[in-house]
Amino acid sequence: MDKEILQPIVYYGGTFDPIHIGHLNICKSIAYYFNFQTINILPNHIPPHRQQPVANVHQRIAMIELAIKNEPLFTLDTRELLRDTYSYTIDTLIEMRHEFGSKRPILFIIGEDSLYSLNKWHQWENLLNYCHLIVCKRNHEIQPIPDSNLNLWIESHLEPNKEHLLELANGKIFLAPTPYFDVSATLIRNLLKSGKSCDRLLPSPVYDYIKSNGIYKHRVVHQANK
Ligand SMILES: Nc1ncnc2c1ncn2[C@@H]1O[C@H](COP(=O)(O)OP(=O)(O)OP(=O)(O)O)[C@@H](O)[C@H]1O
Ligand SMILES: O=C(O)c1ccc[n+]([C@@H]2O[C@H](COP(=O)([O-])O)[C@@H](O)[C@H]2O)c1
Repeated sequence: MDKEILQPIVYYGGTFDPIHIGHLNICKSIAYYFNFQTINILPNHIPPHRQQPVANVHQRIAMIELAIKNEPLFTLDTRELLRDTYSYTIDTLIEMRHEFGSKRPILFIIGEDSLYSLNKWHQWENLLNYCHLIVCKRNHEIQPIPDSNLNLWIESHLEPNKEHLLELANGKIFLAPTPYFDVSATLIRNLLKSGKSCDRLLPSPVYDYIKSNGIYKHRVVHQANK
């Protein structure tokens, strides 16, 4: 008898300070590659691992809403905003497992830079008990960190076949053949701070919102601590 394949649920977590074209393009290329109809954007509330965002949480959400307004691929999931503690992904995944049961594949999209610093995440070795990680290419310079423990762990969980991946509910890492989108929120914040244009890096309603609310203009912008 054929195995029952359940529709995967796909999440894309981030700080989104602000959401940018790179975020949207990564999701679109993953959706195209896997033929996904929906990707849930999952903004964190209190990032556990980096400088706190410059935009407040309401502004970050408003920018996501503007970015995805006319994009049927995307849905916004605000569940992390309901917790007033650090937004540990493991807590969110445990909650999702309760909601979706143990059999449905849960896919969590991250960039390569996140993968290579995964060992700094809370309970990182347990993450794959709840989801698969779909890893997108980041910029060309990002190299695996020579942390043998993390590298061994990554290698031992790699699944190169997307069909096999979707037969399992969790437990694997898939390196997605996405193009490079050389943009970051740090770059955007720094350009805005120095009064330079970000026309091609942001969806235009997001850019208009940033300008009309004066976000990223006055504060010193720090490089994310990753
Ligand atoms: N251009 C990009 N290409 C591939 N992955 C990306 C890109 N931008 C962000 N990501 C990934 O998306 C997730 C959410 O990213 P985040 O909201 O922190 O954006 P960012 O551009 O990395 O921001 P910052 O510069 O503030 O760190 C992370 O896993 C990150 O690796
Ligand atoms: O759980 C953690 O300890 C943890 C540490 C670093 C990052 N994350 C999550 O990873 C996603 C990408 O994070 P970031 O900082 O690149 O925006 C986002 O959903 C974060 O909440 C989670």
